[in-house]
Amino acid sequence: MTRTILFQIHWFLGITAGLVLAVMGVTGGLMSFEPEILAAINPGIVTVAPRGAPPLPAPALIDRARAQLPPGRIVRVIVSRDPTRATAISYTPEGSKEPQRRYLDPATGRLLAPARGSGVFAVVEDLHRWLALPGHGNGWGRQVTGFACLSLLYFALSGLYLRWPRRPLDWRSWLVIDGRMTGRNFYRALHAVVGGWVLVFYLVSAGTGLWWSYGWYRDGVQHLLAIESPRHDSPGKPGKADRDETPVDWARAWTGFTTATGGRAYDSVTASARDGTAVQFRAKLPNARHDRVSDELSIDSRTGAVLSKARYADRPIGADIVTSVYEIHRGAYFGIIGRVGIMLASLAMPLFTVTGVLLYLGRRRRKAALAQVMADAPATGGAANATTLVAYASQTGAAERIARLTARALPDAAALPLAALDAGTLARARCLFVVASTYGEGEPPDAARAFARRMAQAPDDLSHLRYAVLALGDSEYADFCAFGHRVDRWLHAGGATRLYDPVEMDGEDADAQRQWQQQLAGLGARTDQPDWAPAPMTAWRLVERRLLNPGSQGDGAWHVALAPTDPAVLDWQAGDIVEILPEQDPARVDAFLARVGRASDDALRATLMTCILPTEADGASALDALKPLPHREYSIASIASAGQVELIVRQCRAADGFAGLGSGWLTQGAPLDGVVRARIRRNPAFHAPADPATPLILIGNGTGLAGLMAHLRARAAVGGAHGPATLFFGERHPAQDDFLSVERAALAADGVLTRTIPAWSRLGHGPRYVQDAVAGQADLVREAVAAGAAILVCGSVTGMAPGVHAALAAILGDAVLETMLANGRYRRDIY
Ligand SMILES: Cc1cc2nc3c(=O)[nH]c(=O)nc-3n(C[C@H](O)[C@H](O)[C@H](O)COP(=O)(O)O)c2cc1C
Repeated sequence: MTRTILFQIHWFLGITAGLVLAVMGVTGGLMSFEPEILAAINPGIVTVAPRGAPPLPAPALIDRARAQLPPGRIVRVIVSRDPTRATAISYTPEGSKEPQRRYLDPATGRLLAPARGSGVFAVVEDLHRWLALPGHGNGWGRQVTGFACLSLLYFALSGLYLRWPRRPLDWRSWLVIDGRMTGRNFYRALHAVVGGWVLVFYLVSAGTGLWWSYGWYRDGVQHLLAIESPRHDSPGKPGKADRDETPVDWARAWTGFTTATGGRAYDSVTASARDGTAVQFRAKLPNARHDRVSDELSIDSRTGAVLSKARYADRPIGADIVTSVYEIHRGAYFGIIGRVGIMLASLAMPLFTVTGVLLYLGRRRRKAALAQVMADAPATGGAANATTLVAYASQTGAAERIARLTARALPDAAALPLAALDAGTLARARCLFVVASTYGEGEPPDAARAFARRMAQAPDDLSHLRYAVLALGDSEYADFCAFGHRVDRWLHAGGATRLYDPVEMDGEDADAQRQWQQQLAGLGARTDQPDWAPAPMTAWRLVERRLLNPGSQGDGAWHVALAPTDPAVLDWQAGDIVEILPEQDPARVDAFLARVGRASDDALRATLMTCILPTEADGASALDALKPLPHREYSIASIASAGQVELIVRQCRAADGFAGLGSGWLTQGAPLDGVVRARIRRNPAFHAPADPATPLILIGNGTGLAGLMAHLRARAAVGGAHGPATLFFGERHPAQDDFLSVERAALAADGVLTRTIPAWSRLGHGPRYVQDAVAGQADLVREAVAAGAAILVCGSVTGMAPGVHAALAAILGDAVLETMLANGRYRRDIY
């Protein structure tokens, strides 16, 4: 909660004060080295060639200045011991209120040409202090910059809190930007890491910047530092008193100063006419770190008497801080490193404004996508009575969006935040889907932190619960999808049954989104929804279609081959998936048209072939907002070098009695040699270990043989030495359903397939299902795993996958299986 509030204020202030701070930062950065810049661009004016002759005494220089300047009043004089520094004279011409600065040759008193750039710096300073708005220091510009200063303090402190790393002693997390990061992650890393670098500088400049904005702040600081006399010290420019018209006797004042300081040599002396006839002298000590390492005297110019005298050596630390606020503000108090640091930090200010805005826009986009889903969605039922729950842990809305789409796809499901998933709700639920993103360094989103703390305890008995997790994350972070995996392990530890291995979604990975959608379809979710993430499909040609199990007691299983029209797409690995965009069965479309009384509407018929057919509940207007058909996906049985995608497709029946959308299209609807729209989806979760020496245990039933065949074919194609491979395969009857037996025999003869252990459910003897075959080979499985085998499972999610999992857990132990799952040695492609 605290984090959420701090964050909301952080971004709200960011979009309001960010621009002002960017202006203040750049102008402040330019001002940091103003004297050096002016000197560099004004040779012969701000700096002069040394002449060998000693400089004229200050009163003589002032007299010469008066003689050469137009009528006006001299308000400040700066003389330097350095013979190459010109004497600076600030004077207010008659009829004007703005002092101007001119320079004199210190050896001759000759008035030099006006310095270039000082006008620009005057504007820069006005921008920095009050955004150059009307009213100068007394207008509302000052209020705006004061507010921006306060905001900067807030940004620095709240930013530190929000980005506090899990391993605070790890200096890399503070200082290093991971160069591999891209897009939003890169902006975020810049924002957070550079923010860490400049944090101290911002605290210093904002903390001192407030000095000129708020009287209460000055009083408070002085009170804290036990300074009695308030001094409203304005940086650099002559104050209001400087404009007092009383004549000043500079010669007498300077004599008083020289007498009072015993003729001591100073680096430079700044004399300002203040408070009527008093002249304030600031004499910078030799080799001083900054301008305020100085003795300060006030001299009555009428008598030369000392009105006040403060030696630097006697100045207490509190008074030193108050006197040096400006020097602290610009970093000079800390020497050249402080000055350079403040300058760079100030110039970096726009970076935070820009990256902050980019991150804000990204979040808005996600929130808008969520709002769209909320607007489209018929409200799902309340969580109180639903037995299927979809819990989300989301920071910027991506996980929540998918959770709501998930709840909408499933019958009688309700979406709820993970935080609402208390023990009672978990006890009532029968099926749980968790969509969880990861934040910080492998941490939960803010709203799920309390739940994450509860996860420190083992859950109550969850053996009644079936679940699946979609973990959102970003692979540019070291702890990729860590929180989703943590939830998965916690539910599993409570005895809940995993329906699918956690799906990892990298950023906005459309593939993972569709994989999740497809898995839900396998669990009875609505399949008439358009894809949650659109996929660009390319044209493939249907080049082969052959029934693999004529005479089978089950539905027909077909060998289907698709060749791409663009060979560039021939690029996949064993374990990958093909997504195809089906078209409607014309008979189904005709039945629909007849039902809605539009049987002769050929244009509508053509359109409907690629669209979801509205139901009666959708109403007549649904025909005006038709949605495209969703894709269907299949495990690829072939390898890319074969030049075609080969599939094993079971022709199934939809609830309306027509052939299933995808299987019907591939096995009967699409014309042979006709075009099928399709695309490859990488499925790293079912890739084999990279080392071909790894022994493989391949387990599958029915069309699941396709995904397993790809791995065997990949090994055969590579040739050379490879580890043994054992295949457990379950089907109905060997007489009709022993798919691809000829090819498997060839693979066995080549030594690629070491052993096949079948399970025939209608044979009447031997193991009935593939899980029974696995259970019957406990020693083989145990020894293979001990020898480093990886287990790959492909086939139906209901029955086969949980049965095989239970058999493996019984043989290997749950902990071993969990470890294999985590390190990629137990992988499944189940549907
Ligand atoms: C500050 C921040 C830290 C993140 N840290 C991680 C991380 O450690 N691991 C990870 O996999 N993803 C990380 N991510 C990526 C998010 O999990 C990802 O963007 C996700 O899609 C956000 O989903 P949401 O909108 O539901 O919160 C991080 C994102 C942000 C903004």
